[in-house]
Amino acid sequence: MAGEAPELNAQEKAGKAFPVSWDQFHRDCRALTWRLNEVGPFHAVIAITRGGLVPAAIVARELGVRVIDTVCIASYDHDKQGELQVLKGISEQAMNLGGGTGKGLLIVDDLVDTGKTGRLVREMLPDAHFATVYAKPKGRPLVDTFITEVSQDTWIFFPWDTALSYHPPLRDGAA
Ligand SMILES: O=P(O)(O)OC[C@H]1O[C@H](OP(=O)(O)OP(=O)(O)O)[C@H](O)[C@@H]1O
Ligand code: HPA
Ligand SMILES: [Mg+2]
Repeated sequence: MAGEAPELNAQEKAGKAFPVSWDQFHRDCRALTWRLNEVGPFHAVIAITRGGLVPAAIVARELGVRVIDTVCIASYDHDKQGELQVLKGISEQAMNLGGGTGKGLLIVDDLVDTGKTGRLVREMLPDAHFATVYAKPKGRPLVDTFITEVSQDTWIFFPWDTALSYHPPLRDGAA
């Protein structure tokens, strides 16, 4: 409507961005694996797609796990969260490997933010170990192992969502 201020997205409201490069992400996934190696062994890795696919591949490679399943959940349209939608559940084969409760299974996601996605998967696999690369305070209590905590008002930009681009010099008004 004319005269109304445009709605700000999460990053604009907070002004805090945490861009992560491929190198940094790979290093953080390896650091996560060092910690998980103390907890395993795991029968299988369950990736929460799509964001969990990349860390799941790296972690599974480092841990020598070759059984990988997905639980496909969508909730964010860019930075706005809507209803959680389970597009695909955990396979019967992976469920059986975890004795029906997830024991010995490793759930991997790129991050927890509000914790809604993680909570839903934990309900499906209450005895599984849940690992994320990054965690925000609201979601942190749901995660068993993570590497880096960022504040709730920070937006993490993953390398698969970003591209190198020109950045104007500070004196020309760049933030
Ligand atoms: O803790 P929450 O507030 O639930 O947010 C965390 C979830 O949000 C993102 O997934 P998204 O729903 O954007 O789907 P994507 O992985 O396909 O990008 C991210 O990959 C986590 O799975
Ligand atoms: O900070 C974030 N970055 C990218 N995707 C997300 N999904 C929830 N929070 C985030
Ligand atoms: Mg996700």
